[in-house]
Amino acid sequence: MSGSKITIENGKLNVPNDPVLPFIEGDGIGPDIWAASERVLDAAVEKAYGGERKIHWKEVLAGQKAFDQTGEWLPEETLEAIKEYLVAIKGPLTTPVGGGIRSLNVALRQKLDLFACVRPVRWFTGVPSPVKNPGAIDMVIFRENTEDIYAGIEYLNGTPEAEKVKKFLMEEMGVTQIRFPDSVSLGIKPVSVEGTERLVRAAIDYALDQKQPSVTLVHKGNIMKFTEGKFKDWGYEMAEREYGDKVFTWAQYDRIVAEQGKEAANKAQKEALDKGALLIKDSIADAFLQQILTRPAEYSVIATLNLNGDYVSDALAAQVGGIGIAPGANINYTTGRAIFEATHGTAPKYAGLDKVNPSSVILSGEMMLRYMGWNEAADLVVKGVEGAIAGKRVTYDFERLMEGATLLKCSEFGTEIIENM
Ligand SMILES: NC(=O)C1=CN([C@@H]2O[C@H](COP(=O)(O)OP(=O)(O)OC[C@H]3O[C@@H](n4cnc5c(N)ncnc54)[C@H](OP(=O)(O)O)[C@@H]3O)[C@@H](O)[C@H]2O)C=CC1
Ligand SMILES: O=C(O)CCC(=O)C(=O)O
Ligand SMILES: [Mg+2]
Repeated sequence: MSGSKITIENGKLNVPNDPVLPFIEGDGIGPDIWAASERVLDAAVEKAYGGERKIHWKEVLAGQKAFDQTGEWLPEETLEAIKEYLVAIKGPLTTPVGGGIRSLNVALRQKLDLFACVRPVRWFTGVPSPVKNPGAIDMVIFRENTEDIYAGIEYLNGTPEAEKVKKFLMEEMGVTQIRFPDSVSLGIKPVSVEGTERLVRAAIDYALDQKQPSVTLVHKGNIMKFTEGKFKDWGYEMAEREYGDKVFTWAQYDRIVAEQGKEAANKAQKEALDKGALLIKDSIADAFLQQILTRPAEYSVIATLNLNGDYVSDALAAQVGGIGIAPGANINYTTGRAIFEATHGTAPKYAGLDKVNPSSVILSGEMMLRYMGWNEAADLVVKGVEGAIAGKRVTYDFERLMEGATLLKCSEFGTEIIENM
């Protein structure tokens, strides 16, 4: 196969003009969306670089297609290809509820240690939204991607494993709070110092680089003190230790209040922010979910744990027009490995109908192009999406809420984006 490998040296990606990029088509709506996305991304690169640069797509298998062809849901070959070529993009993969295989999406993130799930949320002019002022929403979610209850350490009630864990907890650890011990299933929530620090560090680095005003640590630390509560504490401690005057944290604020009172704390915070410090604050997850509706302008970069990040991603996506336009990336900033993917899933009821909005994967591709340093092509993707929306020629999800819009199929919307580049 022709094309060259993206490599990484001293933390910097070397991207050739003919990079090989593995892609996973995905289950459900994946094939429809991928077909449109590949066309759009190729067109943007062609238009930006006039043939000097070209992506060499390499299909790798996962999900139903992989199982049908190889008998495996996530073949080793797929993982090896992503390790070798560093940067990949994928459609969604189905995960059955309650039983069956564990999430292949989560497995890819864990096996490749893609610790940051980065999901930008912004409004495109003209997109129908359920909120009054969607333009006030401009956030980037950094979701921890390898720990928390997504680690998949859980034991089904009635199994010998669940009995053993329960016995350990009740007899050796003195646990008395299990309400119905005869029928209980159990899950474990690992959250570590290293896992927290590398995620919060990535969020702070991004915020400083992009000159954002704040990073908010979103947690449920009042209830889960040693996991979510420590995520907050470890995040603040790392920020102060590693970033010094470049940040001002609410932990610092609280210490000044305790020692010198509120007025002194307000003054210190104002002075630090006036000098350009990044504010590191925190919010309890339930309150945060109402504040992103009522006061979204107060939040910019969000750092949070895996489950909170999953919920927050879909909630914020809905506020700017839905999950059809919510992109994302799974990144390890040390190894350089990254898989770009939409926030949404496989929407099985729409599979094969050439109907859904391909923007989430297309905009994930836009993030990928920027990650590669191909900003001119990335800008064209954004221009194409903006133009298609401004022309009100859109897929069903926007059309049903937009007055005077023309309904396009998924593939037609891809073409519309290309025509607007
Ligand atoms: N990273 C991944 O691969 C992910 C995989 N999944 C998996 O996907 C499967 C289905 O999950 P489900 O909970 O139904 O969530 P989905 O995100 O797949 O779909 C929920 C709803 O979101 C809307 N939607 C989703 N994608 C689009 C799109 N491209 N354009 C327009 N609207 C869209 C549709 O709304 P409406 O009905 O209003 O038209 C759809 O019914 C599950 O197995 C789940 O585990 C879920 C999330 C991420
Ligand atoms: O892996 C899955 O099936 C769901 C994942 C998910 O919802 C997400 O990453 O946002
Ligand atoms: Mg999700």
